[in-house]
Amino acid sequence: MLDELLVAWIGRQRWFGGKGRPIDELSIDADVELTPGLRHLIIAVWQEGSRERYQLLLGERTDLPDRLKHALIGTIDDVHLYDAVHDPDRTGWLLDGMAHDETRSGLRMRHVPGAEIDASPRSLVLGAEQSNTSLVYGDAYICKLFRRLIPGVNPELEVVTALAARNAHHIAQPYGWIETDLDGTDTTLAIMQEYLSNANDGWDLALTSVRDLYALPPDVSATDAGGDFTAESERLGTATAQVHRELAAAFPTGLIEPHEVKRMAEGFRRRLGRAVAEVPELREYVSTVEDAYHQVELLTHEVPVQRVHGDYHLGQVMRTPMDWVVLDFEGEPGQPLAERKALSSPLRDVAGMLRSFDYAARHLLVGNSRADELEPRAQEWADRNRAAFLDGYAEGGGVITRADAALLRAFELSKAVYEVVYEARNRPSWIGIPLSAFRPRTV
Ligand SMILES: Nc1ncnc2c1ncn2[C@@H]1O[C@H](COP(=O)(O)OP(=O)(O)O)[C@@H](O)[C@H]1O
Ligand SMILES: O=P(O)(O)O[C@H]1O[C@H](CO)[C@@H](O[C@H]2O[C@H](CO)[C@@H](O)[C@H](O)[C@H]2O)[C@H](O)[C@H]1O
Repeated sequence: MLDELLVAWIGRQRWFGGKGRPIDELSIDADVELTPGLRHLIIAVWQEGSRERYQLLLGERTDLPDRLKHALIGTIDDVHLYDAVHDPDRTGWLLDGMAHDETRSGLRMRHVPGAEIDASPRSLVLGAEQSNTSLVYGDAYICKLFRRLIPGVNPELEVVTALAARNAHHIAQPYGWIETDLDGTDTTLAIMQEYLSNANDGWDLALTSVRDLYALPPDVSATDAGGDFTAESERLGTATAQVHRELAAAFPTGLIEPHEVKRMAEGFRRRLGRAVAEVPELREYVSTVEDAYHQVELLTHEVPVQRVHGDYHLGQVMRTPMDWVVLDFEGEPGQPLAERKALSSPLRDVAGMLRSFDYAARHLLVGNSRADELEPRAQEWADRNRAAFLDGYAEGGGVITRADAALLRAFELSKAVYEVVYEARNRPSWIGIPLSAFRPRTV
């Protein structure tokens, strides 16, 4: 009965990855009572022969207040069953559970050693739930519940706890997590971190600066623009280098030999091949991209590798009154866990952020009737901020040698290829932004 209700409900959830395809079967793999009126479910959903698992906090009430009606899943024997992430009367229990290291039938709630959790703040679901659901408790904590479950320790938890143990700056302090065994593997279900209540998203800040620049009369130079962002980009570069240094100290590092660098280029080529098959607009740029990959194959030096962020962009960094903080060390969504945790060159993150400056510069040109006129301004903003970020990265001790230029360019193009596919799938009107990366540029 509950499984039938869930089939009808889950397909409408933003975080459900199998939208548009029929559900062949849904089973409840685990059902644990956390406290009266609150259950934790692990659901397996079968579609076209493949299985995905999701977690759900299931609330039970005989009277459902109006404020929870939108979260109703269905009613069985006069008991209303609903998505309890929306119910602060129930979610407080998660704080309590983590504070006291509670275990319920294999579901383990844990706090970071030394962290004190105040269980009193009430929760709110943060903005649009996308692939995960984040609960903000007061202005103290943010608890991210992973909806689709992948067996293994989440890289974000692994990285932030290791960096916090080293007193690293530029991270949101971890407080606790929830885990269980999935297929015999320790699997992270949720992470709770410090909520940066006074911070702004790097993407929003960058866009404000771009907007200011676009509003200037054409004869005023970008340097004189009120909302110039270069000092922030430089500071972000420095913070990025420091985070890379901490990651290198906290996790294993290595050197990859030239023949392994060639294998990396093969990986770039495979991604390109898959992308071209999916997005025909990429076809005309294939030779430019392949030329760049070929330059990597010619490299004769070893390349240092370490743990990296893996999906680094302006939406993953927040500016607090003090400095930049880096969020979401999870790697590229959708990639296998092993790949997301694999050692890589820190140039990959540098390239990701350089791409993001391009995105910020060009995003306001999408559908803009003045796009042609503003294009040089966009290029100018991107060039200046990219250069400032690289300066800051070097000031922070990040090393990019002349010999790294080919690898940095290849990482940038490979990210742009990934972005073309991402935009084709999610925001087709934005596809011109990453496609512009295949044109010649100055920095
Ligand atoms: N520690 C935090 N403090 C304040 N806001 C946060 C924090 N962590 C995430 N956010 C907000 O939530 C948004 C999404 O967070 P993120 O971890 O990137 O989730 P997702 O993996 O779902 O993209 C961020 O862009 C930011 O606005
Ligand atoms: O933040 P996520 O881990 O969900 O990352 C995915 O979505 C991002 C978009 O939200 C996407 O980033 C791309 O768009 C950003 C602007 O919205 C831009 O700043 C990035 O540079 C660009 O890559 C990211 O690639 C994707 O993995």
